[in-house]
Amino acid sequence: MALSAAKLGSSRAAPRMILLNHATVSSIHLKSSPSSIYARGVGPRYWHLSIVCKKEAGTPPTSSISKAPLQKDIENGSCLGLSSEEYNREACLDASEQESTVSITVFGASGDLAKKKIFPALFALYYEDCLPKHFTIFGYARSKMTDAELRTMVSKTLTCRIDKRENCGQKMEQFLERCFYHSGQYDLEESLAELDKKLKEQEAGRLSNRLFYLSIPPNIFIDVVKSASKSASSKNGWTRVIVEKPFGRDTESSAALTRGLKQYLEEDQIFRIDHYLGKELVENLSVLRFSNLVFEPLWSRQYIRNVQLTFSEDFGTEGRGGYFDNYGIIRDIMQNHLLQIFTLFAMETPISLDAEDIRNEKAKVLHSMKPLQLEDVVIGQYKSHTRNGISYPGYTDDKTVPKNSLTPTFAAAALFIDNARWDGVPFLMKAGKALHTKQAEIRVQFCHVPGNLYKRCFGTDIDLATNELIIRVQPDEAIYLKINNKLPGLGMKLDRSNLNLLYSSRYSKEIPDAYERLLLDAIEGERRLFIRSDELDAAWELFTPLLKELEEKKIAPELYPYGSRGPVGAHYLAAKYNVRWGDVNTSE
Ligand SMILES: NC(=O)C1=CN([C@@H]2O[C@H](COP(=O)(O)OP(=O)(O)OC[C@H]3O[C@@H](n4cnc5c(N)ncnc54)[C@H](OP(=O)(O)O)[C@@H]3O)[C@@H](O)[C@H]2O)C=CC1
Ligand SMILES: O=C1O[C@H](COP(=O)(O)O)[C@@H](O)[C@H](O)[C@H]1O
Repeated sequence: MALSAAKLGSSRAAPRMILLNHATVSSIHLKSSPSSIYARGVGPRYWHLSIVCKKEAGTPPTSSISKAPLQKDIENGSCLGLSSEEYNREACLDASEQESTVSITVFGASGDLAKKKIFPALFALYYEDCLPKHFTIFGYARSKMTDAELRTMVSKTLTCRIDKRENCGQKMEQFLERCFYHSGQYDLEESLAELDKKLKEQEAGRLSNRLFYLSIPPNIFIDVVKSASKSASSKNGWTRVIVEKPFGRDTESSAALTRGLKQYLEEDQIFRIDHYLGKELVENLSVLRFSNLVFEPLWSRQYIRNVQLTFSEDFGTEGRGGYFDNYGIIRDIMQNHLLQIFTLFAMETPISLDAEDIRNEKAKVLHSMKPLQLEDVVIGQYKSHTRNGISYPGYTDDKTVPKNSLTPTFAAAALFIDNARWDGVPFLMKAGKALHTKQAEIRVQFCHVPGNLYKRCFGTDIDLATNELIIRVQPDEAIYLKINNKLPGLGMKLDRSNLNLLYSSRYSKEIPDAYERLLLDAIEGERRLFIRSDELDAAWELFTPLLKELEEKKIAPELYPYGSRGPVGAHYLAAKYNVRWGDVNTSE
C-alpha cells in the first residue's frame, strides 16, 4: 500500500511509505462499521484499525492501533503514511492510547461567507453529533478580535433546526466553547506559527488532523497555503485545504492557481468546493437515475429532446458588485454550478460510487463537449425598474461597478455533447440575477410519443403533451414528472398532471445546508463532491474561448428590467433548437 503522506504534513520532501505485507504484518483487524456516506447518523462514526506487526528491525511496533474518521483517512495519511522511524516516534508508538483530533481553521473568519455559511454549518454538524469527539475551530483573519468577540459574532449567526430545538441553546454554548480566534497576517509564517502553537495546545498531544478553509479572496490563497504549509500543517495526521471559488477567471489563471497550490499541496489535499454539489437534490440526481429502472433507460438522445438547467435570483449583485464585475454570471454560475450539475446529469454510469470513478466520468463529459459558439449564447444585464412605486437599481447603479460595464448578469447558452448518448440533444443553460424569481432546477423534456393514439385530444401543440421531468433544486425541493392523464368522466379529455414528490410533504426532516454536507465530507476525506483539477481545467477550456470572444468583441449585453424574466434573446436562442423554456410558467 503506497500512501501519500501529505506534502503539507511533512517537514521532509522524501516520499513516506511503509510497506505492509506478510513479512511485516501478522494480522489486521478492522472493527466497527464506518459512517459510510450513505449511513450518516445511524451508527458509529469511527473505524478502528488494528495492525499487529511482526517484531523485526525497522518495522512498526508489534501492535499498533489507529483510529480515524474513515478508512480513507487511514489510507491517506495518519500514522500509516509515515516511515517506520516516524511511525514509532510520532504517531503510533502507543497508538492504542492515542486519539485523533480535528482542527478546523477558517481563514477569513471575519468575512461574509464565514458568518453566513461556514460557522452555521459547523454548528449544525456539531448539533447532529457529526463532528469528531475532539475538535477545535479556529477563526483566523487580520481583524483584531478576542475569542470572546469571535464567539459573540458567531453566536449571532447560529440557528437551530426547525425540527430539532431540544437543548439547542446548551449545544450552542458547548459549540462556542470549542471556537477560538487568532488574528494574523495571511502571508506571514510567524503568524501561522503562532496559530500552530495554539492548535497544538488544543490538540493536547493527540494525533492531529487539520482542515484549513480558505474563505478569503483568491489573490491571497497561495500566500496562506505557503505559510500554512511551512508553519501550521499537521506533523502526524492529515492536512486538507478547502478552496472557495473563484478558481481563476480563465484557463490560464486557473492553471496558475492550481500550479501555485500544488507547490505546497498534493491534489488529494485540495478540496475545491462547489456548494451546488452539496445541495440535496443535486446529490440525489445520481440516485434518481441509477437506482430507478424507469429513468436510466430513457436517459439518452433516443428519448430526451432537450435538457434545461436554470438558475435565477430575484435580487441583484447587492454588496458584491466589486467582485462580480470582474467575473460576470458565466464565471459566477455557469462555468461551475450549472456545469457541475450538467456533468452529473450527462455522465455515463460510473464503475462505483468512489470519488475517482465519478469524477472520471464527469471529466469525460467535459472532454466530449462541442466548442461553445458565440451565436449559441445570449447575455444580458439588468437595468433599473420601478414597480408598485418601488424603484430597483440597475447593475451599473452600484457604486462599485463601472458605469460602462459590459459584465453580464444574465446568460443563456446552448451546449452540445459530442458522444453517442447525447449527440444532437441541446442542453440549455440559463442563469441570471435580478430576475422575477429565485429558483434553480433541471428540466428534462422528453420526445413526443410516436404515432400518439391520443394526438387529437391535445390540440395542435404537441409540445404540451410531452413528458417532462423536473428536479427542483431550490426552493421547495421537489421532483415531479408531468404526465398525460384522462380527466375522470364519461368523455375522453386529457389533462396534464404532475406526479409530485414535494420534499416538504414527503419528508419531515429539515434539509441540511450544502455547506454542512461538504464540510463533513472534507473532514471525512470524501472527495466525491469536490472538483478535481482536470475537471476544472476542462470546464475552463469550454468557457474560456467564449469569454475571451465576448470581452474582445465587447459584446453589449441586452438590458432587461430588474425583476423581469430576462432578455427575450434567450427565447430566440431556445427557438433556434425547437425548444421552449419550461420555466416560463412558474406554476409548471
Ligand atoms: N460570500 C459569498 O456568498 C460567497 C463567497 N465565495 C468566496 O468565498 C471567499 C470568501 O468570501 P467572502 O467572505 O464573501 O469574502 P470577504 O470579501 O468578506 O473576505 C473575507 C475576509 O478576507 C479578508 N480580506 C478581504 N479582502 C482582503 C484583501 N484584499 N487582502 C487580505 N484579506 C482580505 C477580510 O478579513 P480581514 O480583513 O479581517 O483579514 C475578510 O473579512 C471568496 O473567495 C469568495 O469569492 C464563494 C461563494 C459565495
Ligand atoms: O456561488 C454563488 O452562489 C450564490 C447562490 O447560491 P445559493 O446557494 O444561494 O443558490 C450566488 O448568489 C453567488 O453570486 C455565487 O457566487
